[in-house]
Amino acid sequence: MEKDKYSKELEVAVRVVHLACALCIRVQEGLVSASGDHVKSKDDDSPVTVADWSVQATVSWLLSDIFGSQNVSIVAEEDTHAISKADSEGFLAAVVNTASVTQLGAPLEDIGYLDPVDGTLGFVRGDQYAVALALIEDGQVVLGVLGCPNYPMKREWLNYQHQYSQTMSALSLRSTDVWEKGCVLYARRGSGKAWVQPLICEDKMLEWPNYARLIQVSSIDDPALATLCEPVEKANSNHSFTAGLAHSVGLRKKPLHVYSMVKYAAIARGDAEIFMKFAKSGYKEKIWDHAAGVVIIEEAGGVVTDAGGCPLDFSRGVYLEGLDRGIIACSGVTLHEKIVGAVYASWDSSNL
Ligand SMILES: Nc1ncnc2c1ncn2[C@@H]1O[C@H](COP(=O)(O)OS(=O)(=O)O)[C@@H](OP(=O)(O)O)[C@H]1O
Ligand SMILES: [Mg+2]
Ligand SMILES: [Mg+2]
Ligand SMILES: [Mg+2]
Repeated sequence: MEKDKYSKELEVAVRVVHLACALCIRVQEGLVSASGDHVKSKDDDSPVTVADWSVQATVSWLLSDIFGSQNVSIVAEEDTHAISKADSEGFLAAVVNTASVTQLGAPLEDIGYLDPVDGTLGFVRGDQYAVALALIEDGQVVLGVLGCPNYPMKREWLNYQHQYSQTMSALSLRSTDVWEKGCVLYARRGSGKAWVQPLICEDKMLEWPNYARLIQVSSIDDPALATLCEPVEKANSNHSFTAGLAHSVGLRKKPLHVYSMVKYAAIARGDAEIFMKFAKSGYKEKIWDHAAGVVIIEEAGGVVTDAGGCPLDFSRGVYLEGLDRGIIACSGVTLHEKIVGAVYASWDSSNL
C-alpha cells in the first residue's frame, strides 16, 4: 500500500475512538449506580447497553459528518429493531442524552466495521471491554483502531482481572495521570508499525499523535514462558479444549480470562503471547469482533489465522465465512506452528 494512503482516515478513526471511549467511561461509571434501564437483553440473551447504542450512533454520525454520508459505509453490530420497541422508550432517551453530549474533521470509501462495545458483558460487570473500528478494502483489513478504556499503559492489570474496578481503587490507580487509565491501539496495513496511545482527555485531542508509542509483540517463543489469554465465558470458547492444547504444547502458566478484543491488544502490546477462541460448532464469528485486532497484531509482528493455519477471510460480509474451527493468534510463528500442530493432533479425539 502506498505510504500515506489512509493516513487521514486513520487519524480521524483514532480521534473518534478516543471520543467513543470517553463516552463509554461515563456510562460504565454510571452503570454501577443506575437502574436496570441502561442494560437490555437481545434476542440471543446477550446484553446491550446505552453505551453500545450511543457509541454506534455517535461514531456513525461523526464519520458521515466528516467524510460525507455518500462516502461512508458503516457496518455495525447493533441493529435498530431492539431500540424501536415500545418498551424501550426510557432506553432510547438515555441513548439520545448520552450520544448528544459528544462531538469532531477527510474521505472514507470502502467499508468501516464497528463494534461499539466489544465485550459488553465485561462492560456491564465493570471489567475489560473495547471499542473497535476497522476499515476493510477489497476484503482486506487496511486500518484497525482498538480503544481499551480499562487497559492502562502499564501492564499490571493483567494480574488483576475480574476485579478491575476494585483493583484500580486498591492500587490507588484512579489518578488523573493519563498513563494509568486506558489506551487506544492502532495500525495501518503494510506499515510494519502498530501504535499505542494513552486515552487522551478531550482537551489534549489536538496534540494527537504526540503521545503515541510503537508497540511490538513479545519475543518469547518458549511455550513454558508463554501466556495464553482466552474469553471469559465458556459459552464463547471451549476452555477444556484449549487447556488440552496448552498442556500438549508445554504451556505452564495459568491462562488469563479476559473479556473482549483487549486479548488482541494484550498480544500486540507484548503482554501475552497466545490468544485462542474455539466457539461452539455452528456459531459464526463476526467480522467486527476481530478485524481491528487482527491488523494491529499483524503489524506489531504477530500471526493470526484460523485453526487450520489459514488467514481469516474478511471478504465475505459480516461473518468470517469458511473459518476452520477456531482462531489462533500468536506473537510469533514458532508458537503458532506448535498450536496449529496440536489442534491437528487432538481435534479428532476432542468430540468438538
Ligand atoms: N455463542 C458465542 N460463541 C462465541 N462468541 C460469541 C457467542 N455469542 C456472542 N459472541 C461474541 O463474542 C464476543 C465476545 O467475545 P469475548 O472473547 O470477549 O468473550 S468473553 O466475553 O470474554 O467470554 C461478543 O461481542 P460483543 O457482543 O460485542 O460483546 C459476541 O459478538
Ligand atoms: Mg463484539
Ligand atoms: Mg459489541
Ligand atoms: Mg453484542
